[in-house]
Amino acid sequence: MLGTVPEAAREPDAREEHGPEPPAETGRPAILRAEAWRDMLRYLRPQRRLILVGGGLSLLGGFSGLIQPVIAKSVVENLESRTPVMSALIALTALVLVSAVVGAIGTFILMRVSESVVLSTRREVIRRVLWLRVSETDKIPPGDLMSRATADTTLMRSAVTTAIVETVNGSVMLVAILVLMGFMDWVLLLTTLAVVLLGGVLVATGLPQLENAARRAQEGVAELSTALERALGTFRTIKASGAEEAEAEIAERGARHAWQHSLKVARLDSLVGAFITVTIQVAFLAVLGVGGARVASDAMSLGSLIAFLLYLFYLVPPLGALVTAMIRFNVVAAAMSRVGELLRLRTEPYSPAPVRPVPGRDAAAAGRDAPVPASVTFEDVVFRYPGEGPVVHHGISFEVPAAGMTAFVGPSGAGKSTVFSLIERFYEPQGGTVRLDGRDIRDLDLGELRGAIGYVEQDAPVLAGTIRDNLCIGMPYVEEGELRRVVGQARLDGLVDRLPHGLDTEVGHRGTKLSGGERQRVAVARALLRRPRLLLLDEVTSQLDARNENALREVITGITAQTTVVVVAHRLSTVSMADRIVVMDGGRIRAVGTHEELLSEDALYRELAATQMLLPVSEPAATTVRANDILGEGP
Ligand SMILES: Nc1ncnc2c1ncn2[C@@H]1O[C@H](COP(=O)(O)OP(=O)(O)OP(=O)(O)O)[C@@H](O)[C@H]1O
Repeated sequence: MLGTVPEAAREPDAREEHGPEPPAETGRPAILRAEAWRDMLRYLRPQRRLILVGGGLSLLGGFSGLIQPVIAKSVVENLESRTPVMSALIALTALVLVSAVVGAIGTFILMRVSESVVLSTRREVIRRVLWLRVSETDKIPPGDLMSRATADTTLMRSAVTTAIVETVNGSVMLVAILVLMGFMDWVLLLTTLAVVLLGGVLVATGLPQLENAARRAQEGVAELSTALERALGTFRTIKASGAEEAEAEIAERGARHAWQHSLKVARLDSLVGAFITVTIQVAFLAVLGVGGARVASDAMSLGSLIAFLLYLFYLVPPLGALVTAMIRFNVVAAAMSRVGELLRLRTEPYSPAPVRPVPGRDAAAAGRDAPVPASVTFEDVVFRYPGEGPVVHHGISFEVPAAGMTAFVGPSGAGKSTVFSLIERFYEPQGGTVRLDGRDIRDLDLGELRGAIGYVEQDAPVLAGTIRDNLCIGMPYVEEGELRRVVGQARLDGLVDRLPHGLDTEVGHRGTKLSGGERQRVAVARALLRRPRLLLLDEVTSQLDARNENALREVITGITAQTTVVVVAHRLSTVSMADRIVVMDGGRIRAVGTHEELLSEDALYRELAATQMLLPVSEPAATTVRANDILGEGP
């Protein structure tokens, strides 16, 4: 039986209530925005120890490099005073080696941390995506979701190495070098600072544009993957319609947008690189002029000027690193905001749990528990899909008693399939109550609710993988005998015997290697394997031939003692055998009764039965009223 959800678990948390937020358009570079740092630190916090170790080592490598000009200075001075320089040269060589090795270890640790950040973000994204509410999947197309989960998280890789560590290391090194330069000669330091600060201000003005371009480039990638996902999802239709060129155009548009904006990033990136070089060259000339004059006036030694100039060129890596870090930070911030939008999409109101046997489902499937049929009640249910669409259910009420078979019929768009979506809680009604066994389904644990239900969608989706994979989705423990039983029940045994690898035969992307009818039977077998208490079948016989439809009808009739079966169907042969038929029209319940009662009492049902909507297979409309004939032997 179904358990009750604790109150806390029913309420979606505040974060879930918010849809995607628009990107921050403050005009300030991300590196100056508190929320960008907060986001960044949230991803980095779990790795803080390794970041400290790796960052510390690369800083150490950098510092040991800083001593090199001091030793170089003493080498020059020793040469001037004709003192031996061998020991200073050995010290210099050792220092170069140590700083290279320590720096390399630090870099490796940081890269490892970067990969871990990407992995943990992807895991979070995967968990979020698979637990999304069905309604949320309408907001971001699947291709875009995939692009955020892959391309954007890949960009976040540079969050650690370039964006954080290089900002910190670059700043520390910069300060250290400036201090050392100050010790050498403060006049030259002021000259250098004046030039470098001017350059820094100019670079900072271009950063917001860069972030914007980076975000647009990622959106272009998302556009491309959405277009490809759309084309590959309907591949045969695209081919049959000769629409390859048109679809290629749409996908290329995304690729071109990504290219355009990536070029903008590259342009800004290379401008900044050239700008740093020019800044240092200008600083070099200024220092050479001012320094030369100071050496000539004996205000400083030639060795100090050479060492100062060396330090000036030592400024290039930390300055470059700082600017690259600022650029990366902005690119990463753009990626993080896209991933953040995905992570803010609302998930279903129960905590994501790892794959686990569902009580009452896997146990039942293993044959230990016979299912107890469930009843369903709709009380004044009002529903409209999110967005601008019309009301789909106008306060509908009906009862599906436990056991037996109930069929829903009605014109296309009447709201029949939506009844199933509400029972499964894919969507929440805006008014009224849906009950299972008399209990409001909002009070039930979602996992257990769905565990009690077997659901076959209208287009009977089959996933890439083997037939066995398809049957056992979400059921880690299935006995072979149980599997064989449902394969026989769904009339799949003939197919499985014919296939080269039986149940382990690959069915291709979305089951393209199977016929439409075979896909329907796989979907039915999958639902039966769960030994559901309630079986929802949406148009499962539409693609079956008369023989297989007849067999499936027998199976359905056979299980109605232990499972409540609810079908949506247009074929008379499927619905007329139902214990009760609910006629829907325009989002309202029009009539409820048996086939015979409805034939005599409801005009719409009579009309449906007489037209192609409820045609018995291979029989003319005029004979459709002879339901018992059809039920008995099949067409
Ligand atoms: N995800 C959705 N978002 C917005 N509107 C939807 C969505 N799914 C269905 N609708 C609309 O809701 C209405 C009822 O759809 P539903 O699928 O329940 O009808 P149906 O009676 O099962 O039709 P059919 O017999 O053709 O399958 C239709 O007008 C449809 O356009």
